[in-house]
Amino acid sequence: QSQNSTATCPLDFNVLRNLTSGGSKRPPTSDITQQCQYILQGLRLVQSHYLQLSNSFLPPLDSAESCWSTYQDVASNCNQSLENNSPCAACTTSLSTLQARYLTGTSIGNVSDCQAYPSIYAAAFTNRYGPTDKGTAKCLFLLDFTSKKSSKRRSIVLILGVLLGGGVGLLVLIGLFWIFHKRKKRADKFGRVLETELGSGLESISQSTSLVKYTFDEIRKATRNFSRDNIIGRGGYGNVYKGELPDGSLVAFKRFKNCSAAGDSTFTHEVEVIASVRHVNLVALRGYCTATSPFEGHQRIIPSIVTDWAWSLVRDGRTLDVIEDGMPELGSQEILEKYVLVAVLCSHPQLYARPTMDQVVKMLETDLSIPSIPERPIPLVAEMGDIERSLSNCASGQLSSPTGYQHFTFENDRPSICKEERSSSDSIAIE
Ligand SMILES: Nc1ncnc2c1ncn2[C@@H]1O[C@H](COP(=O)(O)OP(=O)(O)OP(=O)(O)O)[C@@H](O)[C@H]1O
Repeated sequence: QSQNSTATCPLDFNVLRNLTSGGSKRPPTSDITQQCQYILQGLRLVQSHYLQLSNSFLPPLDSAESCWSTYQDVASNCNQSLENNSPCAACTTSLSTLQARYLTGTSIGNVSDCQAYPSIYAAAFTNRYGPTDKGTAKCLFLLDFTSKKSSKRRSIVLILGVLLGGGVGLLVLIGLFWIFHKRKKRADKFGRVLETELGSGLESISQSTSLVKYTFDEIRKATRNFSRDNIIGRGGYGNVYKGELPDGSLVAFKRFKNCSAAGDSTFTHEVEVIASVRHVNLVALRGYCTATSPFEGHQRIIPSIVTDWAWSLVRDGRTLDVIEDGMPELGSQEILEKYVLVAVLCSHPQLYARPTMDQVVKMLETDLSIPSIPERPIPLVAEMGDIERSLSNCASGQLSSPTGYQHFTFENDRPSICKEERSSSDSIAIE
């Protein structure tokens, strides 16, 4: 250039400008060696471009022939996108081999030395994308015009991924929290609303009686979570559990099975009637409980004082003491005793062992002897032997239950237990 200072420079430096216009990583200005290398490689790239256009650069004359033939070999390695590491490595390895084999002379120290020729040539002619391709520039001239952008893209992708993942995670968390909150609210509301509804129906009773409104949890605690061991009786509508309240009083909790909120008005009426009747010989209601448990469904429970005074009097041979003083004369002492005994039999803890109304009428209207009163506590789970004994007695029209019923003899009349299918299990829970 010093010789022809007025001549136009044949090299097109715009190719470098174009490559750097996107904002590329540049070497730090303090590192002179790296900067020189950067400039040198940049010149080589421009030179390569010139060679591509003009078909001329100044190869050493004595090496031109061998260079040419060997360049043919590297064509396959360098004629592809060199952006990725693997094809770039294949290409540069071929060039190094070539250099080591043929370009062994000492460097003359300028930018167009033989050392650079393989890269310049490979970029200009061997590589189909040419020296202006970012991948080629990076691989053959170590000029990384892509790094900043791609690393920027990588960071953007990373940030987007983190944001997206975090967003999805947050959404899932919010969704789970929402579902949990809704379920809890529903469960709370469910129990509360039904208690409130029924509570309003019973307000009139509460004013005239001293009925206590128990919570389901209080009763659950008193009956040890409705333990089997606490069952003291079974009726058509459900079990009766004995339980102890915090004040130490013993209470019988009648728990209705299979009830729904729909029947609550009838129930309210029943409670109202029973609660309003007060008599020394009548079991007094302590209160009531209605609630809907999310797991156990709708609940209706009536607590009353545990009582077995009639049974105790009969067992002690004081049957007539059960009858209140001043009751109108109903008949002879024998007849009165019969009434009491039948009444006590009707309050047998087991539903199956209570006489039917037919049997009650026969006992009251004929000379049939009344079965003996059973001992307490009465097992609620009948053993197979007991059932078999009962079934064999059924043949003769006698009822023999594990509870001590004897001589229950009626013509053409078999107690309901006789009609039940015999179970294959060793013990049968009678519901
Ligand atoms: N307050 C109580 N004290 C002692 N035992 C009781 C009490 N309440 C019920 N029992 C016992 O539980 C048994 C069943 O009582 P329940 O009131 O369920 O009988 P039921 O009136 O025949 O039943 P249902 O009304 O469901 O047809 C009674 O026969 C009795 O042995």
